[in-house]
Amino acid sequence: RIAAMSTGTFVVSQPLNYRGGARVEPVDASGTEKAFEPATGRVIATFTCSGEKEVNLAVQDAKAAFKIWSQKSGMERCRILLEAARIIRERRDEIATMETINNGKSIFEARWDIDTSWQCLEYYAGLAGSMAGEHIQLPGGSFGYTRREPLGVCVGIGAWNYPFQIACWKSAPALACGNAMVFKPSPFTPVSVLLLAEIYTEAGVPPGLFNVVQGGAATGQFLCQHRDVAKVSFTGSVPTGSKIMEMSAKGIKPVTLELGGKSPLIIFSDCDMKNAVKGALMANFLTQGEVCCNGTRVFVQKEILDQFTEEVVKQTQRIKIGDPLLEDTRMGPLINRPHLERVLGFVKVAKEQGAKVLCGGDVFVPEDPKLKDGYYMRPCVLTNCRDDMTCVKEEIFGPVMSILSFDTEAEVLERANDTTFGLAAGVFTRDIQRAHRVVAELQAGMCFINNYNVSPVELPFGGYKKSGFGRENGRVTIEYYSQLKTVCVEMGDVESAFEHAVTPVNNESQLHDCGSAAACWFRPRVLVIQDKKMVQ
Ligand SMILES: NC(=O)c1ccc[n+]([C@@H]2O[C@H](COP(=O)([O-])OP(=O)(O)OC[C@H]3O[C@@H](n4cnc5c(N)ncnc54)[C@H](O)[C@@H]3O)[C@@H](O)[C@H]2O)c1
Ligand SMILES: O=CCc1c[nH]c2ccc(O)cc12
Repeated sequence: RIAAMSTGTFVVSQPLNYRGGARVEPVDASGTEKAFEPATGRVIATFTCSGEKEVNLAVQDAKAAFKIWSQKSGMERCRILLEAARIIRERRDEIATMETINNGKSIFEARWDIDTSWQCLEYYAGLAGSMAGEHIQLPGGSFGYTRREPLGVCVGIGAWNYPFQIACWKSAPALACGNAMVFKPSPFTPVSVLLLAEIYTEAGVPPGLFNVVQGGAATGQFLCQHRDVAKVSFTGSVPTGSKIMEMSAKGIKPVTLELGGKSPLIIFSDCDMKNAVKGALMANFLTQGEVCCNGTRVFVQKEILDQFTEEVVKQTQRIKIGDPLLEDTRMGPLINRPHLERVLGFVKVAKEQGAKVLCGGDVFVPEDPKLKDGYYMRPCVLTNCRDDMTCVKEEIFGPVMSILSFDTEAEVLERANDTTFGLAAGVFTRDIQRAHRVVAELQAGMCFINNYNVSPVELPFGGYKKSGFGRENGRVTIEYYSQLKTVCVEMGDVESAFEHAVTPVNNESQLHDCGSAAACWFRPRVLVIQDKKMVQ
């Protein structure tokens, strides 16, 4: 248990793969990786990336567990998922600490992530017991019914910004529907998902139902190309999403793609200014700005541009940066050095293209000497931005907000939608009609009115356009982790096309209604049937 841990002390000594209900070292390798503590730059784990044999074993174990799990009733699965949710809730601080150490986000925020994780398990536990098909009456007492069945072994591939939560948002609906899962986290954040695997086992899932393989692209490819994998759910970048879709297409596997974004946040002059400023910070600076649905293009109506900008800058400068395990820290380090440099590079290009840096955008060096090799930067607010600038067009995935001004609703809608992404969007206004009119026009899967970046598990989440398809959370996700079987039940005799002579209708008195379900479905409705039994 690591709840009382401080920054700079944690190392991983146990294996990071999980198969058959236990931590294991992989049987083969596709290279090795190091995982870091972003707060200090220390290596906390060196691990082997799984090769094809290890991936095969994980899928095999998942297949075996699927046989047991898929036979359980929804209520039986519900009880086990509820128990897992209870354990996560009980171990919230420990899991949040682990997340903070490996990802860098503040402990304050990590606790929120763990809350939406156990809530997700609770939510799908609730749905597991009520999953049902339909009953459809057919002529002559025949009928049909549908069964909602699991897909089989599902693969989850995660990004590094919400390691534990992503694993929960994928595995909870998958398991609730009766599937098994093999999960591959990002090689940058391999640690916390092992806690989830252990919790599922402790809660009572069959060994092998939830497995973890570690690795990067090569391991991910073995998973996506595996013939026994029925579905892939991916969270990550657009270029990788495109590769995942290509591999899945070859195997005719359904995919869920939760990809990147460059979302607009529209602030109208009639907004509640205090909430709009808070919303803009929520839309840009959670998890050091490393959030896919961030509203990084902040369009502000001209009349309030100066007042809004001044207040946003003031609040941004107050964000406490530093050791992410300290209670009052609100911004930790970015995920790694190359990513920090990439984000700083975006700020440099923004300046070259004419944007003005109002605050931040530079490296931050905390006073505590143990943090000197961490990957910190000051959150940045840019003005004088134009729609054609790199900082406005590309996903930065760091704490960089671009402020743009606008005059009219029609103009801002056009500019907000002028992007290949379509993950999220937000609007702040007191005019309720305008709020709904604007979100109806926004090309984004997740829209917020007078708030931003809240994620209740009851609401479906996912993108339009290049931000992906499929949804996570909400009732609808059940459809992405199950398939529909239709059963047609004949209550009469089989009416065969081959037993009787059939001739086309030439006389109204010879018309007959269908005598059986099959006759209705597979033959023209109106036939003369020359069999005594059928015409009496
Ligand atoms: N829409 C969402 O819900 C959401 C959530 C979080 C992050 N993201 C996006 O993710 C990106 C940042 O995350 P990232 O850097 O981890 O993304 P990434 O695409 O580099 O990697 C994501 C995952 O895919 C794996 N991977 C890489 N190449 C692969 C391949 N060829 N085959 C199979 N797997 C492969 C990685 O190892 C990792 O586990 C950003 O663009 C961000 O917007 C989106
Ligand atoms: O980073 C993007 C939004 C997000 C936050 N938590 C999760 C979990 C799973 C996802 O697919 C996306 C997200």
